[in-house]
Amino acid sequence: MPKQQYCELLRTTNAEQREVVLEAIHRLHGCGDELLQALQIFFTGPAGCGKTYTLKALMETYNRYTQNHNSLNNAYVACASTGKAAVPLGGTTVHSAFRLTTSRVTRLLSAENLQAYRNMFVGVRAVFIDEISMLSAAILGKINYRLQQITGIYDQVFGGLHIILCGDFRQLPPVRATSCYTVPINQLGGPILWQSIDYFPLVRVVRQTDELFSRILTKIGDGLKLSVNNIKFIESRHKSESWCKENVPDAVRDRRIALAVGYPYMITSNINVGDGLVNGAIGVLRHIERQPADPAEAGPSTSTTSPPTKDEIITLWFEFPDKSTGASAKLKSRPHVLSKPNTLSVDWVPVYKKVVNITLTKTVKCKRKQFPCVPACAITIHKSQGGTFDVIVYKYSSKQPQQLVYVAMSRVTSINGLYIITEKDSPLIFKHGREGNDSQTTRDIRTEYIRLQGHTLQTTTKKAVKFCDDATSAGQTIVTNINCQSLSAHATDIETDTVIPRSDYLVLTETWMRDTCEPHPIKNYECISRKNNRTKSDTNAAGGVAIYRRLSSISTGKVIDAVTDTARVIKTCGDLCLAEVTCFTADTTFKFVLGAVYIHPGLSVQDIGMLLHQALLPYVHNSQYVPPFLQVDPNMPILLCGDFNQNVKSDDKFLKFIKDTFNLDCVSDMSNTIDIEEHPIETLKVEMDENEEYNREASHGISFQTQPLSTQQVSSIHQSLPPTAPTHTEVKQEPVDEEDHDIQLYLYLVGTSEMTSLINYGQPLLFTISYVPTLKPRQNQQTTSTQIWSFLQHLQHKLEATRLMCI
Ligand SMILES: Nc1ncnc2c1ncn2[C@@H]1O[C@H](COP(=O)(O)OP(=O)(O)OP(=O)(O)O)[C@@H](O)[C@H]1O
Repeated sequence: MPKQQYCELLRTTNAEQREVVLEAIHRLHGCGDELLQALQIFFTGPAGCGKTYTLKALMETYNRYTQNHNSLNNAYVACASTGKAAVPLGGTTVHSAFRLTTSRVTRLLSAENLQAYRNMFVGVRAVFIDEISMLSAAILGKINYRLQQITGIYDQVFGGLHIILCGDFRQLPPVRATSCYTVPINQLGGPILWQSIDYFPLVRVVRQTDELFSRILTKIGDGLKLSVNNIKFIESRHKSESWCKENVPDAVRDRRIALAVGYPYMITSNINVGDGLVNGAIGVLRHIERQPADPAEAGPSTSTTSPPTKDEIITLWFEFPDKSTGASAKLKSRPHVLSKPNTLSVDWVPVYKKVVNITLTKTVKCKRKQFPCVPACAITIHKSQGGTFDVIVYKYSSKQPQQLVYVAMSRVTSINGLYIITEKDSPLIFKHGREGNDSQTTRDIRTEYIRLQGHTLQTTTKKAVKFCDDATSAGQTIVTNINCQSLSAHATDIETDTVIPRSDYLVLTETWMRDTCEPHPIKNYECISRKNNRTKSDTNAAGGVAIYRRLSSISTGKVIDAVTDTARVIKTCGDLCLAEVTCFTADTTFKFVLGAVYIHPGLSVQDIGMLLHQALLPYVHNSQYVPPFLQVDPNMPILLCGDFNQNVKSDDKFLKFIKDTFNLDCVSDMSNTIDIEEHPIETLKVEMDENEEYNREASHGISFQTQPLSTQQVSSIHQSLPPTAPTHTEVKQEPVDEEDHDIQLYLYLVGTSEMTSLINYGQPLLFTISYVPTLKPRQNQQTTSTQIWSFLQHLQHKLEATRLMCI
């Protein structure tokens, strides 16, 4: 899938669908403990909430985040309990994927097969199984065993692979077997395998936009009684069979097994699962190909008027709505099709007779040769599971199991497309809704869902949301640092993210936003500072930094003009902008300098030093170099965020320099980050010409461009520059005893493991939320500014950490 299509797909997902995709990204590319944990989830939700839709997004995510997506091999194995359910995923049945037989005993794979599997599984990180409700506990156990055998990891369930099980237990159960959440009969180990899996529910139904209808359907699925009005609503869809034949003829089954061109037929066996020719696939019959009967076969003629022998039907040609169905069969038959240009079409798929051996008794065996298809003006409810239809004529019977009723009715996209018929047109009495269903199976399903709720997957998104909400209610200021690689391309991603809009400040790098244009709007934010040293003559605007403030933030932020302007002197290094942020606590204010930095790749520490030095000059303790027109505050806390393009993992020269010169501590946890080189991933870069309109010079409106420095100011700065980077000036502070003050400083740092966002496709690093400290007063005691400062000094003395840098 091209990257732009992938981005569009993710953008169409709703918040909860996206949450699970982001969680997979965290597990693959975050850092910290999650990285080591395989994502093993039961991913569920009511019919039509987009489970299969999200699976497809997840599958592509595994490809993109584990290997170069152009590779021929997928990073996942996709399968489903039935061939029909496997088709939308482009997968196969679990039986064929893992060579499972119906035997109770799971046989070991032969050495040859095992080796073949191991070769196939090179690069496979995840296994997807759809329509899990139709999978038995025994089969799940066999899959577990197979995966352990293939990976050779026996002490972890599913061989330690990521496993995404998807389905809804309110839908159809496995045929003549126990559901996978129940204890398998005759098996040791009990439900441990199933219960080790985390639960991730989707709750929003997408298939039906009518909320009332989808609520009623979920109640039916849960076996709950419906209200009188709800029952009336469903029963109002009753129609007579003759009415349906006349008004929706395509949805009424014609039981005659006749072949008629132009009518739909359903394939009744898995001819080729990989090719989409599966039990349940429906296509329109386009041509019946006959072979003239061989007169020799008719035997000697007994009379001159003997009837002619019948032509034999050799091939049925179908057209499937999905052009990929039967793609390889079409390819194979192409020479034959081209030889009959006026009769056959390359869009049609040939279906041949299939021979089935049937053993009737020990001594009687027979062979049946027939086309594996039946008229498909209607399909069984079992075959409809997983499908979405605009119109449904459903024959209701009060004796049908509740899961069957639920699956049948939940296929349709709107109540207006649902027509319910009854045996002999008897009045519709919707028994399932009137009485509910309190069978043992329904009770077991309800109990299982309650148990599962206690095992809900704690996603990084949930943790980050809680973290932000707690921080906000405690009056803390949240700063999020994002490497956005074109703000115009990703502003919507920022706006629609669950976590990012909770930040007070967005520190953006690689905005690709020229200074000559108006700042790109971000909903609910204002741009308070920005810089891009690229000039009009530069071919692209790569780089660029900006600081945005949430309009509802209780803090204030203003650009530090003079410093931002001094940074312009070193144009070739990168970009830097600063803002002075003032946070208001209950009874005092707290100021700090917030900086956004982007350094071009391949620069030396000296080059970067020049840029930073000029920008941060007023805040350096060694004030002898500070020109008189700049106000000096060597104690001002600084939070510098950005993309420094320095490999700090392999060389600490840069960190040492930044610490010695500016007393800045690096707070990002680099220990678990992944080198992009090791995991080649194409970053989501939107070509600059796509932003042409945005990048063109703005002719009117607000300009945040700062006033250029006067020549005098520039020369003053030049004169003030030290010949070499100044050495670290020791800060002499009196140690302050923490006990004396009892003030807690809340400093939260959330690294890449805590968040990833859409804007971060393929760019797992450099994504940090940093939380600026605020002070919590001791109970019944007012916090004074003296205390705050003495505490900060104490902290600086102790941790030397009031100046922070996030990279
Ligand atoms: N985020 C989305 N944006 C647009 N369409 C969506 C979205 N999510 C789901 N859909 C559409 O809603 C319909 C139902 O989706 P899907 O088949 O994935 O649901 P499901 O939960 O797997 O259903 P079932 O339980 O019946 O198998 C499909 O037509 C799908 O394309």
